[in-house]
Parts: sequence; structure tokens; C-alpha cells
Amino acid sequence: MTKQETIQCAVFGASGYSGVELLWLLHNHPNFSLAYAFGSSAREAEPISALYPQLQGRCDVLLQAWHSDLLPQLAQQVRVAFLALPHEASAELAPLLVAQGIVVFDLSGAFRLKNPAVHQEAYGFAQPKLSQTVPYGLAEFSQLNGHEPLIAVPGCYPTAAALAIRPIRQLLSDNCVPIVNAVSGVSGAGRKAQPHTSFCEVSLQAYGVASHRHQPEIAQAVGRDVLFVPHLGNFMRGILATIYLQLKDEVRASAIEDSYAACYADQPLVRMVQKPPSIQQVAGTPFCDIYYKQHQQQLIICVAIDNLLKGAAAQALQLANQYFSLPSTTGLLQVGAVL
Ligand SMILES: NC(=O)C1=CN([C@@H]2O[C@H](COP(=O)(O)OP(=O)(O)OC[C@H]3O[C@@H](n4cnc5c(N)ncnc54)[C@H](OP(=O)(O)O)[C@@H]3O)[C@@H](O)[C@H]2O)C=CC1
Ligand SMILES: CC(=O)N[C@@H](CCC(=O)OP(=O)(O)O)C(=O)O
Repeated sequence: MTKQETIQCAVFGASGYSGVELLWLLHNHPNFSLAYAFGSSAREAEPISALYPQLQGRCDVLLQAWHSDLLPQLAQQVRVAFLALPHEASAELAPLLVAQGIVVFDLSGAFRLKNPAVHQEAYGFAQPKLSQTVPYGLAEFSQLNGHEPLIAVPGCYPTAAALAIRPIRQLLSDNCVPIVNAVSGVSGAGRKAQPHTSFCEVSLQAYGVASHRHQPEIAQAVGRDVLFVPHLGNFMRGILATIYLQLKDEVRASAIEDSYAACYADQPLVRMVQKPPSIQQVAGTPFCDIYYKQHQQQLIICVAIDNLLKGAAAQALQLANQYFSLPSTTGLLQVGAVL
């Protein structure tokens, strides 16, 4: 692909945390060009560096307010839109963009769950009905062919949990209900100020116990029921999950190793590591680091990702690379993060 064939893109929600990480990745990408960066309709137009001063002198993209009367102009100029919006806003906007022939990578949860009743229960609003099925883009397991109009980018916790569990799911005992205990940094809650994510209020605490919307998403992604407990920690970015599983009686260490190798030997953004990963080693990177230890018929997996990158922006771009038949790591390894 030559520079002239650069693919024009728009980022919606570019003033938010995952949106600005996408903006920065696209700004540095050799095959994508950022034509538009939108905030909500309440925004005044200003350079993105007015919100994120670390970008001053490095990226002077204009952040603009989004209004639906821009839709025809957008359809003329962009091929791809990335939506880093609240779930309801994505649910409303994605079908409009798709109708204009724009390919949509949606970072929200609006289109991830296959069962509309489960979606209604988890999100509290009805999933829009579409004429086509929406692929769930867990990047290492998806095979986008460049014809899908809309792709659902997985959630942050489900990315970590599913990448850890999926390769070995055929080794689990029939009655195993994986236990997923995960801690996230506060950027997972987005940029909008809220008391429970303010610096003075965050220490380390479980939330959404047995009721978080990512429980059904993880269950869907791994093909069995799970128990999921998220925790909020007092650090900026990253997710660390510890997962407990019951193996079938006859499973040997070599079967576990072979199963991970079969899935990830050719996947450069998943790293099998020899000691439990830290948040620090993945923060600001597009990697997912996985460690496991077998204890008799129990398996313990420790997995770490950056919630804003592998759990959001970098995974979306990895999928866009795949969509346009580019190597999966294009534009992801040398760039670094904004926050
Ligand atoms: N943070 C994370 O770790 C992850 C987030 N996600 C998902 O990505 C999406 C964005 O999350 P995050 O970046 O954290 O959110 P932020 O709260 O940081 O940003 C939200 C963005 O959406 C814009 N926005 C809000 N309402 C509207 C609307 N009605 N129309 C148009 N734009 C609107 C905001 O604009 P303005 O600034 O003008 O208000 C802002 O740019 C969510 O769906 C989230 O679930 C997915 C994986 C991980
Ligand atoms: C720490 C924190 O609040 N995390 C968010 C999850 C991150 C997110 O935005 O959700 P998606 O991955 O589904 O898009 C939460 O628990 O709601």
C-alpha cells in the first residue's frame, strides 16, 4: 500500500481517554490518516493539545463538535470511523454511519453481546437491530475479511480474560466455572469526573460483584459461565486479572503449553511470560502478557493488559490492520501512549 492509498478515518469520542489514544495511534500510522476528530456536540473546536498538552508540538489535530448534519460530508471523505463513545451514543450513531458506507469499529459495548435479552439486562437499553451480524473482534481469534460493515471491539476486562482462557477451554472440566478476579486502573472509568474515581476516593475495592456487564461478555467469549469480580485500584492504567480454573483429570502440562502455543505462537501481541506479569510491563503497550501455573488439577492464570490500548484503542487498530490485510502490529509497536 502506497502513501497515496492512505485510508481516511474519523475518531468519535476523541476527547476521551480511549479516543485520544486512538487519535495518537492513527496520527502515527503509516496507512491510516486522521481526517476528523470529534468530541460531543457540546465542544468548542480547539486543537487536541488544548486538552492533552503532552501532544503540543507533536499532534495539532483539531477536535471538533459532532453534529449529525456533518454526516454527508463525512461519507464523502472517510472510509473508517472508530467510535470511542458511551454505549447508547454508539448504538445510535453506528447504524447511521454504516448506512453511509463507512466501516465502523465500535469500542463500546453496544454490539458485543449476541443475545438481545442479555444485552438489555446488562446495558439497560435495547440493542439496535441490524440486518447483518456484527463480528466480535477479539483480535487474535477474529478473521476479518474487509467486507464487514461494523465490528464490535471487545471490552477491556473481557479481552484479558478471553485471551487467557480461550486457548485452554477444551482442557477444562465439564463443571468448571472459571473465577476471574481483576483489578483495573481508574482510566477504565473514562475521563468524565465522578466521585468514585476521584484521587482521594480510590484505594482498592471490588465493585459490580456478580453483576458487572462484562460477566456475560466474558461468558460469551469463552463459551461457558464464569464468575467475575472487578476491582478498582489507585493507579492510572492497566488491568491485572488472576483466573482460577479446574482442569479435566487427565490434563498434563504439555497439553496446556501446546494449547497456548497453537493459538499464540504466531501472534506477536500476546506474550507468554515465565513469571507473573505486572501492570508496569504492559502499561502504554499493545501487549497481553499471560503466565500460568498448574497445581494438581487446578490452573491459575495471571494476565495483564493496558486497558486503553490492548483493551481498547490498540485492539481496535489491530482489527483495522487485519481488515485491510496489513500486518497486525503495524503502527502499534513504536508509538507509545498519550496518558
Ligand atoms: N476507558 C477504557 O479503559 C475503555 C473504554 N472502552 C469504551 O470506550 C468508550 C469510551 O470510553 P472512554 O474513553 O473511557 O470514555 P471517556 O468518558 O473518556 O470519553 C467519552 C467520549 O465520548 C464523547 N461523548 C460523550 N457523549 C457523547 C455523545 N452523546 N455524542 C458524541 N460524543 C459523545 C465525549 O465527548 P466530550 O469530551 O465532548 O464530552 C468523549 O470524547 C466507552 O464505550 C467505553 O465503554 C472500552 C474499553 C476500555
Ligand atoms: C475501572 C472501570 O470503571 N472500568 C469500566 C470498564 C471499562 C470500560 O469502559 O468498559 P468497556 O470495556 O465495556 O467498554 C467499568 O467497570 O465499567
